[in-house]
Amino acid sequence: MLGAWALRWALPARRAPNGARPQPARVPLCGRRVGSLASRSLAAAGLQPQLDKFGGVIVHLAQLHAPDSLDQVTFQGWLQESVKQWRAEGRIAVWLHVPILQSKFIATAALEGFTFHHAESDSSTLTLWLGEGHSRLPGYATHQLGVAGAALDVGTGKVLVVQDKNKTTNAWKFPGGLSDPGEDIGNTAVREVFEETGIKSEFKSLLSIRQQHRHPGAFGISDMYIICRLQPSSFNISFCQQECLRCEWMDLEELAKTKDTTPITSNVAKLLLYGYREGFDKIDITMREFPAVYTGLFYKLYHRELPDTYKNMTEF
Ligand SMILES: [Mg+2]
Repeated sequence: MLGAWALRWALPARRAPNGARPQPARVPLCGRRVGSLASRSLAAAGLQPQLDKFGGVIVHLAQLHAPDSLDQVTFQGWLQESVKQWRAEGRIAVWLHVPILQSKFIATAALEGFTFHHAESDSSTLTLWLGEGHSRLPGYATHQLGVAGAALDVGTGKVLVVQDKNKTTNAWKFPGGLSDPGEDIGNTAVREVFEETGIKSEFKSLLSIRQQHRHPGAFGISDMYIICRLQPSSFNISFCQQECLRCEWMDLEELAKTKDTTPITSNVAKLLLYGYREGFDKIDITMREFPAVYTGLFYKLYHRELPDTYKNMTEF
């Protein structure tokens, strides 16, 4: 139940100096009448700010039962009063999640000092640093990830290459593209090669990583471009007419020597040729899967091959 001038918030109190479990705080919201009314109406409308483990406050406007009936003046009163209170409590930051249809509140929050942290297709996240000095909040994504597949037919020594329809110079390159969210590197390579050329393949290893800052194709952030070695399992090309101008099985030595290619493709072709001739163990960065600590998830670890005597040297 809401008291006349006090609200029960979902915010737990900070852990006491003696280490006692934090209790949900009863936070008196005294002050100007308009602010208190605003706070009461926002809590009654479903808003339940939470604390994160760093002492930041998380607000999800999606919790509002009827966001259209909330006006910007009421929201501004609530935000001003709440920020004042969170500062007094020593909270370090506020994370404000705004569904796209409630974007009218973004301008209101900006007037109180909030800035964009990131946006997804249907929501944006704003932050306000309340701690001392410069913000220590982590930024959002710094890179996009592109993955290409060098599919080498070891029986013939030919490798699958394309010329990109949308690029100005028609240089040979390995088929590839941007990784989907949550997609493994090897799966991106296999998927992109299939989508662009119709060739089925299996992931074998990583060959190289290129990091490029201020990449024009990455909206000005950095671009990480990984080339994988793939083992093809089909050979009849049926290439994507939207993306590719040409697609061929090209002799690997010819690709390593030609000028009609990009510097990355040329260098990786030489590396692949070296592995083809001398053994792929000389060039492969292979993958192992491990359970992640705490989370119940798994991760992939990519590194050069390690002899079993080294792999198994941990004493249990
Ligand atoms: Mg592509």
